[in-house]
Amino acid sequence: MDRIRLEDVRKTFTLKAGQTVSLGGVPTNRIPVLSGVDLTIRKGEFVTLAGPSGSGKSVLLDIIGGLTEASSGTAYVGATPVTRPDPSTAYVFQQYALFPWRTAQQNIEFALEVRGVPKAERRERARRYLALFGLRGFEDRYPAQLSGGMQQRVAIARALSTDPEVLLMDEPFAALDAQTRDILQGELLRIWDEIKTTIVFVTHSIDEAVYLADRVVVMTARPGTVKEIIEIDLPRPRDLEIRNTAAFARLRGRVWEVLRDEVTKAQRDWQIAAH
Ligand SMILES: Nc1ncnc2c1ncn2[C@@H]1O[C@H](COP(=O)(O)OP(=O)(O)OP(=O)(O)O)[C@@H](O)[C@H]1O
Repeated sequence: MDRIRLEDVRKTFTLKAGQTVSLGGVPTNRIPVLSGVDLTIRKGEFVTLAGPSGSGKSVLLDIIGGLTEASSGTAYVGATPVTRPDPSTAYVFQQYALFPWRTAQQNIEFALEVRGVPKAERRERARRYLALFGLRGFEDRYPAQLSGGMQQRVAIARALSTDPEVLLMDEPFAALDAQTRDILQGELLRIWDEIKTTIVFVTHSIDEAVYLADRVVVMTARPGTVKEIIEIDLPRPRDLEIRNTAAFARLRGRVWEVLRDEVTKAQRDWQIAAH
């Protein structure tokens, strides 16, 4: 069954009057960011989006999440065209986006409260999801009293505690050190294996894209569209050792081969824009 369907999704931003950027050496106030994205994501699938900087990956997530409106084309979650944020879609951003004045437990409970979950269930669910991410005993800590990795665990636990049909993750591990990032990737896979929610995950890391995904969607340079979709046929459950296998190296090489030209194009785009 399909969970997300994008049909010819396009997005052009128009800058405020008087503001211009240089595109291809020509000044303009219109920035085409997405040009005709077609993509279908199955229920329970883990898809990673890779693409050069500025290829519209975050904008595409925002369109799926109802935070940004497409200029044309349609994004569907289930059978419904997305027109606004929906409580059944959860987001995790690079920055942990926790309320600093609430404890870990209260951060999760608040997300459940706005969804109308009764108080006793809120408490139980928040504890359960914190425990799932190894945070038993940290329920009463405030974000400032937690490490970056722990804060991001709370943010993911919060998102998953709402039992979302779709989880959108925008470079959620990019701000973490390499070891914490490895650990969190493993934890996310372990939990996703249990709950099998549909995940769309944006990353700049090819290793991360391959390690996590059922399919890696490679975007072209701006204006972004789907350049190629690479099936990741590595067995699950996966552990970090899989990155040392020949099969992993082959897939990593394949993604880079598709991505390389687009990264070069994107760099040229900036160089022109800078002049
Ligand atoms: N509100 C906006 N107004 C104008 N331009 C915007 C707006 N939001 C995004 N853009 C432009 O859209 C383009 C795509 O941005 P987006 O953040 O989706 O790229 P990305 O692929 O996620 O890049 P990165 O990998 O660097 O995060 C960029 O050129 C950005 O400057």
